[in-house]
Amino acid sequence: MGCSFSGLNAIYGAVNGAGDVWIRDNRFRIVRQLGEGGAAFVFLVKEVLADPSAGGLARKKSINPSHLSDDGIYAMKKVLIQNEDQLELVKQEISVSSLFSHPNLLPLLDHEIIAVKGAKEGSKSHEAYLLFPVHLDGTLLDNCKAMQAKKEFFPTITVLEIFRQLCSGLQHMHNFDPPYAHNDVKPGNVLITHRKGQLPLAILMDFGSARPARRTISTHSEALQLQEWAAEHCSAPFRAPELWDCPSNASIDERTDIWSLGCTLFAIMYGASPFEYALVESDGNLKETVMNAQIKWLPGPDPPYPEALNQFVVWMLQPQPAVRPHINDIVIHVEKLISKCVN
Ligand SMILES: Nc1ncnc2c1ncn2[C@@H]1O[C@H](COP(=O)(O)OP(=O)(O)OP(=O)(O)O)[C@@H](O)[C@H]1O
Repeated sequence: MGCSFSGLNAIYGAVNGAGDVWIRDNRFRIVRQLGEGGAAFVFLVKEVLADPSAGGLARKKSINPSHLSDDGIYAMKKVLIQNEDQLELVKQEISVSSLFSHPNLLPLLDHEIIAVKGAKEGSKSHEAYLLFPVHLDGTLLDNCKAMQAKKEFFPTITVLEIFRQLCSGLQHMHNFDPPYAHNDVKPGNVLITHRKGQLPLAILMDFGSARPARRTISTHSEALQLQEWAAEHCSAPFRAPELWDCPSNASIDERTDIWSLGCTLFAIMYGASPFEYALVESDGNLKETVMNAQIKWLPGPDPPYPEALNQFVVWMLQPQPAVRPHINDIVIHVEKLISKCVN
C-alpha cells in the first residue's frame, strides 16, 4: 500500500492533536484522546462532512464502504516518527494491517504519512495517521482491571466466548499464506464492545509487531537477534520461552502466539498473566519463571472455574514449542467447552 505526503496535513496534523486532520480525502475533527501507546496517541475523531458544492461527492472514497460509520465517529492513531527505523515500522504496521479481513481483527480503514519539520533547525520528521473503527468499551485489560477493582469475575461462558473470538481472529492470521504471528497477544491489545442481550464482542488489534511467523534459526547470532527483537516487540509477561532463550538451532513458528494466548486466557479468568507476579516479587525472575512455566494460580471466583479451563491454560503453556498445540486445535477445544457450558 502506498503512502502519500501532503503539505496541508503538515499544517493541520502537526499541531499536537489540535485542529482538523485530513487523511487523504476525508477531514476529521479531534474530539478527545482515547489512549496512548509507545510513540502513539489514539484520538476519538468525528468526520467533518465536506460541502457538497465543493466536491463533497468525492468524500470517503478512500474508505471501504462496508466500514463507514453511521455517526462519522472513528478512532485515529497518530504516530510520531523520529527516524528511518520508526518510519519502516509504521509502514510495516500499515501493510500487515491491510492484509487481513476478519470480524475479530481490527481493520485499518485509511492512513496517511506526512512529512513535518523536525525538532532541529532544517531537520525533517514524519507523522502517521491511521484510521480505525472505534470501540468505546475499552480494552480487555481495562475490563479485567474494572472487574478486579469490584472483586468480580467474568462468568465461565463470557470467558470462553471472549477467548473464542480472540482465537478466531488469530486463526485467520495463522492460517494465512504465509502464516503470520501477531507477536503481542495480550489483554491490552483486545478491544471489547458490550452488546445488549449478547456476550461481548472481542477484537484483536495492534499489528505493529505482526510478521510472517516461520523462521529457521541456525546460528547463535540469529538467535540473539530474535531475542533482541522479541524484547522490544513482545510484552514480557506474555512472551514465549523460545523468545526469551532461543536455541542456536531452532524452528520458530506461530505457536509463540499460543503461549501468549494461554497467558491471556489465564488473565481473562484471574486478572493478570500467570507470570506477572514474577515482575513484582523481590526474588522473582521473570525469565526463569517463564522458562519453567511456573504458573502462579491466583484466587478466582467462588464457585471456581471448571478444572477444564485451568487444564486448557496448562495445555497452551507448554515450554517446548514443538509439543504446543496449533490454533486449529485450540479453536476446536474452546468450541467443545462452550457447547458443554451451554448444554
Ligand atoms: N479502535 C480503537 N477504539 C477505541 N480505543 C482504541 C482504539 N485503538 C486504540 N485504542 C486505545 O488506545 C490505546 C493505545 O492504542 P495502541 O495499543 O494501538 O497503541 P500502541 O502505540 O500500538 O501501543 P503499544 O505501545 O502497547 O504497542 C489502547 O490501549 C486503547 O485504549
